[in-house]
Amino acid sequence: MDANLYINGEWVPTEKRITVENPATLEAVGSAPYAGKEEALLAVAAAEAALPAWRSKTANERAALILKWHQLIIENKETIARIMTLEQGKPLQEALGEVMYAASFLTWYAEEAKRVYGQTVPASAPNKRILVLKQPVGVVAAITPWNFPAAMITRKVGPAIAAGCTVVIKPSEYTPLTAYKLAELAHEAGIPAGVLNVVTGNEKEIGETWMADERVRKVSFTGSTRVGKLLMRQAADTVKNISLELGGHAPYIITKSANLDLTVKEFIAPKFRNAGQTCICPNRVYVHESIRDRFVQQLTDEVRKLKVGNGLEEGVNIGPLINKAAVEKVQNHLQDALDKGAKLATPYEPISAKGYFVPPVVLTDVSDDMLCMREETFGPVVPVVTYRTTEEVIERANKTRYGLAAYVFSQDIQEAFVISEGLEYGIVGLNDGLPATAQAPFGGMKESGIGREGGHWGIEEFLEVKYISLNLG
Ligand SMILES: NC(=O)c1ccc[n+]([C@@H]2O[C@H](COP(=O)([O-])OP(=O)(O)OC[C@H]3O[C@@H](n4cnc5c(N)ncnc54)[C@H](O)[C@@H]3O)[C@@H](O)[C@H]2O)c1
Ligand SMILES: O=C[C@H](O)CS(=O)(=O)O
Repeated sequence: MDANLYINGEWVPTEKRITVENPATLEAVGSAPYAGKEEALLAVAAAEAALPAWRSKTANERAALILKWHQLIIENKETIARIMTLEQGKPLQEALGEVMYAASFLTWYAEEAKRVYGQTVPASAPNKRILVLKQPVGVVAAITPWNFPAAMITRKVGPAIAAGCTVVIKPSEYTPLTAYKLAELAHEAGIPAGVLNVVTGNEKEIGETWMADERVRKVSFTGSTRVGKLLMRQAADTVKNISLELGGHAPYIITKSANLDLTVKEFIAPKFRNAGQTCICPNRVYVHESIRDRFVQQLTDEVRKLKVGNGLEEGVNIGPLINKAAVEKVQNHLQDALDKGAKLATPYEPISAKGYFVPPVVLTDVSDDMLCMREETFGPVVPVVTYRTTEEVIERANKTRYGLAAYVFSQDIQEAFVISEGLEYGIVGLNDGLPATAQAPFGGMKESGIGREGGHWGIEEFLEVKYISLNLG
């Protein structure tokens, strides 16, 4: 598949191209445009020109077009999933799951568009009225990562266009083809020219162009904490409204009252989906010392069953990592842990295939000073440590600059609540390994981000509050 830029409802070719590589085979699967400042400005101009007509449509009119886009995504789900597996690596069934998850943000926000309510507030003077309106923030820049190439786009674009904003999107250069396929379907759905524009290429140049542009009133970013901080600094010069969904380092806390079968079952999906490259992946496990041996036994039994390979093959649970740097980072975390005394509870059997594969690994005898206990690994490595008291585990889980997701497994309601309340995280999965869903608030505390996506919170991020003070004379 070869894509072109999508600007103002047209497909715009560029001379320079990006070769898109399959991380499972290292073969080219297609190409995408490599654009820079000039095209980034054209996209903003298109979004600005489309804004007055789009925000003037009724919520019902916008909703109808978003629902049409949703319908076309569902009709094309197998095609999109295949493109995703080819360029990103995740197993095909998982890719299909992501397409459905991505689509769910469109139905949710098509409905939510109709519930952008203002308020009236009782005034202090008899001749005055206080009216509060919600209005679209304007042109939005959406910058998204490679790990969820479809859902991270619709989770932003769904609420943005439902609110009446227009968008310029820069997906990751590792996974541009999924993004351009979504744009093609938005076009087919009749979303007007300029409402949604997609540009790929020189990430730094495109980013700087949009961040410096006064016409862009909002930036919604999902990606690393490093780039999030950079964008936040750049946003300051034009005082842009900013939402950041950044890195995580999720603790998975297993108390002595936990149902171990449920705990292990719920652990496998979030830890190993996308080969461990999910922002809310459990990154470190704290198990109560009294049940540690039983937990490790049950966990390793399950991990041994996981099959690593090309995501297009039947029965594969874990695909490749996205690139060589990702493999090196995971191996570095692993080596650091082994050098500091960690032990392999499952054998480390390197995969002979050509792609960026890393086998799943469980580590015991882990200590809090190891890299994997301090930073996001973004790979299929499971470090397991023990704890004794509730206060201790809360303190250790919170001792990080991150605060995206945390998990608590407990059947003791009091203990479960004390831990959940004490955790400095935006999302707590309480006996639940998969908390993300379109209607719930998703986002982090501390250096994991600012703002929330999902639910009614997600659309608020694209709305301005306007207060009208009416004097009746
Ligand atoms: N909190 C969340 O909801 C969430 C969701 C998914 C991923 N993530 C995080 O994303 C990270 C992995 O994604 P990644 O490697 O693609 O992150 P990244 O920060 O490298 O890239 C994210 C996006 O930013 C762009 N980018 C990079 N440098 C830029 C610059 N100087 N100016 C403008 N744009 C720039 C990239 O091209 C990409 O489109 C992980 O840390 C993960 O935890 C967070
Ligand atoms: O990588 C992070 C995501 O936000 C994925 S999900 O929303 O948890 O599925």
